[in-house]
Amino acid sequence: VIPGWFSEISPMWPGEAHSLKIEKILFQGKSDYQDVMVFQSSTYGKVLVLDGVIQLTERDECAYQEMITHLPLCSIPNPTKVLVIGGGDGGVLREVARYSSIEQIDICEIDKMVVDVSKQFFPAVAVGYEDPRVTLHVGDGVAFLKAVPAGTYDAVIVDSSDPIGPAQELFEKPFFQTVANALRPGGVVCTQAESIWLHMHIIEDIVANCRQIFKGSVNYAWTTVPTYPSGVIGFMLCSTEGPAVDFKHPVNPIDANDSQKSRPLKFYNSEIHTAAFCLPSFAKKVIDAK
Ligand SMILES: NCCCCCc1nc2ccccc2[nH]1
Repeated sequence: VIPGWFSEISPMWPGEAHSLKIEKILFQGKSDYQDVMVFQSSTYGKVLVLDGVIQLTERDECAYQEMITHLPLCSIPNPTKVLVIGGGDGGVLREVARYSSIEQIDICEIDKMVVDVSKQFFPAVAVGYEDPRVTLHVGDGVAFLKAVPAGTYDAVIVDSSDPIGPAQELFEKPFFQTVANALRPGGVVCTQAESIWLHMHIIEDIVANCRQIFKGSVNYAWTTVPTYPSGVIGFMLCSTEGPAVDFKHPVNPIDANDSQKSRPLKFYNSEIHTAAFCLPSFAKKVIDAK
């Protein structure tokens, strides 16, 4: 441990730890589910940490929030009903709210402290909660999805933390089945899907489960987020049987109907959308395996 520095040490990435210089610790608490900390870093703005794992920083959160939201929503013509599982910081809500075609945005976050801390310390992220189309449900995403009528949503976005902790069951097969049931035919899901450098085995299992459950398209995309372990993070993009979805070629350009022209996108664009699905050979071998 280096005084004045935060190091992200975890058994999920043994032998390595990204570190950020701490200017000031702004919040430390313990919710019913996890330790919650916020600190002012020297070079990445404010940082949200759950159980010692970096969840977002002000400097690079745009990459993750924009990609996890626009990869699925630009792949279907007219999203109207969207569900976010996790994502209590509100960043995905901010991005989902850009689509004027959307009428209903539900979010199910298990930890109320994450919501409250985000509103207090990350107002530019939690701004997503201000959209009148948003309804917050505090509770377990699995139970929420089981109670949802079949075929309700055009899109589900699973903005989870990592498999160790409260999000563990969001990486398991039964959860993907409940997501599929809640989606309309040709509906899409996008999940936080770890790092190809660190978690190829987890990704292999997730892809195998998704291939069995989602009979439309199943693709893996990835992007750069400097403050996530190994500097990259991926996404599973799946669609249910029904109207075909080609994730690699967006049909619904975000800029066409962006309701937030005053806050332009910092990261996502249609070229980086297509590029996100290009994988190194060691990952293609596992993910594209027929
Ligand atoms: N080790 C990579 C972690 C990725 C975390 C993504 C993320 N960031 C979040 C912030 C608040 C609530 C849920 C979240 N999920």
